[in-house]
Amino acid sequence: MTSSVSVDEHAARIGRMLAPLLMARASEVVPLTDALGRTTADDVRSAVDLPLFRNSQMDGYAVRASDIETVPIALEVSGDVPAGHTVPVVLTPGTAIRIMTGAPVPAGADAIVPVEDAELVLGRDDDLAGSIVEVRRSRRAGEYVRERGSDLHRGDVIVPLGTRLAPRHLAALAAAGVGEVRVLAPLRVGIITTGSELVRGDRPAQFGQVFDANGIALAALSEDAGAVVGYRGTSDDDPASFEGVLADAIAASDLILTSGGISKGAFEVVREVLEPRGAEVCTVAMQPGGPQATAIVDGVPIICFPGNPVSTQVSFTVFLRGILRRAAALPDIPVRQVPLADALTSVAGKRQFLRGRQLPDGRVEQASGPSSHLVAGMARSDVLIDLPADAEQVAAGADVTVWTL
Ligand SMILES: Nc1nc2c(c(=O)[nH]1)N[C@H]1C(S)=C(S)[C@@H](COP(=O)(O)OP(=O)(O)OC[C@H]3O[C@@H](n4cnc5c(N)ncnc54)[C@H](O)[C@@H]3O)O[C@H]1N2
Ligand code: MOO
Repeated sequence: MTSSVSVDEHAARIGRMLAPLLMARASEVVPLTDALGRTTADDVRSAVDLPLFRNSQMDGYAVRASDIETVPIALEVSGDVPAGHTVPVVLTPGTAIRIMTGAPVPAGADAIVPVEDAELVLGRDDDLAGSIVEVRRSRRAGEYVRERGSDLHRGDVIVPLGTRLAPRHLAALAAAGVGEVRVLAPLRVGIITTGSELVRGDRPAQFGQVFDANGIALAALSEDAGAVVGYRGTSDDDPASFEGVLADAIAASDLILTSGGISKGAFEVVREVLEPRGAEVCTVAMQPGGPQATAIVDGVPIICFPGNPVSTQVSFTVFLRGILRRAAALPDIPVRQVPLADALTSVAGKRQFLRGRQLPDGRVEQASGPSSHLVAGMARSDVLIDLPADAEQVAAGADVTVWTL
């Protein structure tokens, strides 16, 4: 018996079904070079202070601020600290030490005079022995000195648990000497398209056949939402064919999506195979996307979308995109209220997800007809216009809810 449910009820059912999967995620350790876009499975703490040592912010001269309170003043250059100098240096009071950006500040020095405020009045840049620098501007203690630990202390969290690693996170981890991180295993989505009319492989379509649009759509939608495609296959309308493809998908997936074969016709293979295994088949009060089902087989959740290509894409967007994005720590794509450019009519009784296009002035217009086979029309759209079930007429200028595609 097929039940009728609202969009929110079906969304909640899918949320409940996937909750255990999202709670018990496996993790793995990967080198930083493979960590871009992965989600941290732990707080990553620092084993060091950052900066690692007190260092200069400028190319110039390390001095004691108290020695340059009156300027100009001539100071003997008593040493040189290039970046990468690994031997600690001590400043003799009343002298200056030439220093480069990032080099360790000598003990006893507390300020850096940038080269722009200093001139070698005796000696040469390439041979500092016996040279004298004239300092022309005073600096306070601490100026241009980058203190050890001023960015991060040992033990601090560099990147918290649940962070999707972006280039800036990798930079901070690398700076702290972290070479590998524990990340969540990505969700592996198995995708099964069904239908004897689907062209298999790279062949021309005979009369009555169609090219498979949903396989690539569901794969791309899943990857876009931060998951990986663990399996992709196609079954014809023979239950034995679907059983075989399903077994392969179960072995390679954390979650399976199917398209087609769930409405009321004679050859509804998904329904035929999954209903005896406890699938919940329902009609969601929405258009497109009415026929839907969920099942769990051998512990693997299966979400069944209707086969019409627009229905498949709309169903994924409405029911699964947010869940997968959250699982991958990607930001939510919130729905927005946008004014309608032209008046619309809608079918009362079902929530409508019309294909829309945003105009440069911020309004939205319908981009294609409402039928769920208009796959190219969907490609011309960039939003779904979400009209409530009771709407029959929506006036131009009225605010409507839109989902960004
Ligand atoms: N008597 C009824 N007929 C239909 C109903 C109904 O309530 N009563 N619902 C209609 C609605 S709404 C939809 S949506 C479809 C859903 O049916 P299925 O999920 O069983 O999908 P199929 O019948 O397998 O295919 C529908 C349509 O989509 C094309 N298709 C399927 N897979 C792909 C693919 N991978 N790539 C491209 N196109 C695909 C298929 O050829 C059909 O044209 O049922 C309505 N009928
Ligand atoms: O639900 Mo069907 O997706 O309206 O065409």
